Amino acid sequence: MTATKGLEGIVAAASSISSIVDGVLTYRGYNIDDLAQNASFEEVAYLLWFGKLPNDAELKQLQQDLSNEATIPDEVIQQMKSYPKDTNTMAALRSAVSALALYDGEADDMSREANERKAVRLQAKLPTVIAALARIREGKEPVAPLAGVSIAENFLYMLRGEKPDEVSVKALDQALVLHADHELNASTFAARVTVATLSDIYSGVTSAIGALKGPLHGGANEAVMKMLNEIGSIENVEPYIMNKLENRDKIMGFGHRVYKNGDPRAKHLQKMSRELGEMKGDTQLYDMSVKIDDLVTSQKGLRPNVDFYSASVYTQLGINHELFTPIFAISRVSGWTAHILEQYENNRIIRPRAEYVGQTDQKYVPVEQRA
Ligand SMILES: CC(=O)SCCNC(=O)CCNC(=O)[C@H](O)C(C)(C)COP(=O)(O)OP(=O)(O)OC[C@H]1O[C@@H](n2cnc3c(N)ncnc32)[C@H](O)[C@@H]1OP(=O)(O)O
Ligand SMILES: O=C([O-])CC(=O)C(=O)O
Repeated sequence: MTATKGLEGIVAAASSISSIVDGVLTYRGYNIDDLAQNASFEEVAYLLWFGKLPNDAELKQLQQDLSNEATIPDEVIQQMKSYPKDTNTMAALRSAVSALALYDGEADDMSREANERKAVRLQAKLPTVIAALARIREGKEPVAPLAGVSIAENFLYMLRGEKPDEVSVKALDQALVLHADHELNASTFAARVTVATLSDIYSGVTSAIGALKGPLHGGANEAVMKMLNEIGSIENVEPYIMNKLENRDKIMGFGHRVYKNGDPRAKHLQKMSRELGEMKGDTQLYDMSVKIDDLVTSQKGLRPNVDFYSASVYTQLGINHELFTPIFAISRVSGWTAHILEQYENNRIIRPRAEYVGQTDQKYVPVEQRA
């Protein structure tokens, strides 16, 4: 038995949710470029869960269900108020989502119907939890969700406490579409491993949030913003990046296990970043990002992934960097729960083997005789 480091190239599940073939990403057979241009995030979530785009009545029903489920129990709000104010937002989200399970009477109902309802419930509640965490951190009261508006609009409304402009809503909605699913990425794999023991959907999503938090995965978008802040100006880009490359440091937001010729989502986020900058009359963040992109691509042959331009997009939407990875989770919970439903449908416990590389033939020595 020989281990494959990082499971590179190992096919660990059969799935009909999303595919990456020759650098082309599809959700249920629809090219991501098509969906990013035309679909709302709610349509995409329905597509991931139920395998088809919703008709008008199905979409309206989903929007209604999401609105009905968007409030969170007061007990969870009280708990969130007791978290340390300087805690990592993904750590707080992980705790709050775990707490939501305690107040869901269906948490351990393993029927398909109950799990579909819980997928919608988790999707509806995550934006409310994250907006509440952000406001509590700022010493403000959480804002209750609005009925009858999209997830993107509701999230920005709950965050800012006022109706957001259409441009911001459209940009966030498109970013949510682009992040919704991505085959067997680390957090989705974590979710599938967890529920393959026949544990519940909340346990699966909590595991996934833990995996997404890391800077090699979803946490990279936050790390990109820290890097942009450290660089500070267009003049500093070249010395900063060249120094990092010489020291063989990682440049966050670049490289990908599966895409070697570029992430198909990055171009949409790059365009969004440019357009938001032009609209605000300040393209400094975009210009710095493009310069980093040109340097890393030419010097190292690494291309930007989904996390790179999303950092400047979210900042230009007035969102603080500590919410970037939680926003990724608002979108990806649709994919996680679709994969969880799929795992339950055709389940077998996920239990690979390890190649043992430790010592052998050890003999027990009593503690008083050990050096
Ligand atoms: C939503 C997402 O999760 S997208 C990914 C978000 N993560 C990041 O942006 C973090 C930065 N990127 C990385 O750490 C990696 O590229 C990962 C984690 C995304 C992929 O990791 P792997 O598949 O193991 O990387 P891979 O084997 O292709 O790396 C090949 C070489 O490129 C180097 N490399 C990969 N990414 C980077 C980077 N961002 N900066 C500098 N060097 C890099 C590796 O160190 C390795 O060098 P070596 O052969 O000298 O050891
Ligand atoms: O697929 C991966 O390894 C990481 C990624 O891009 C994602 O989860 O969107």
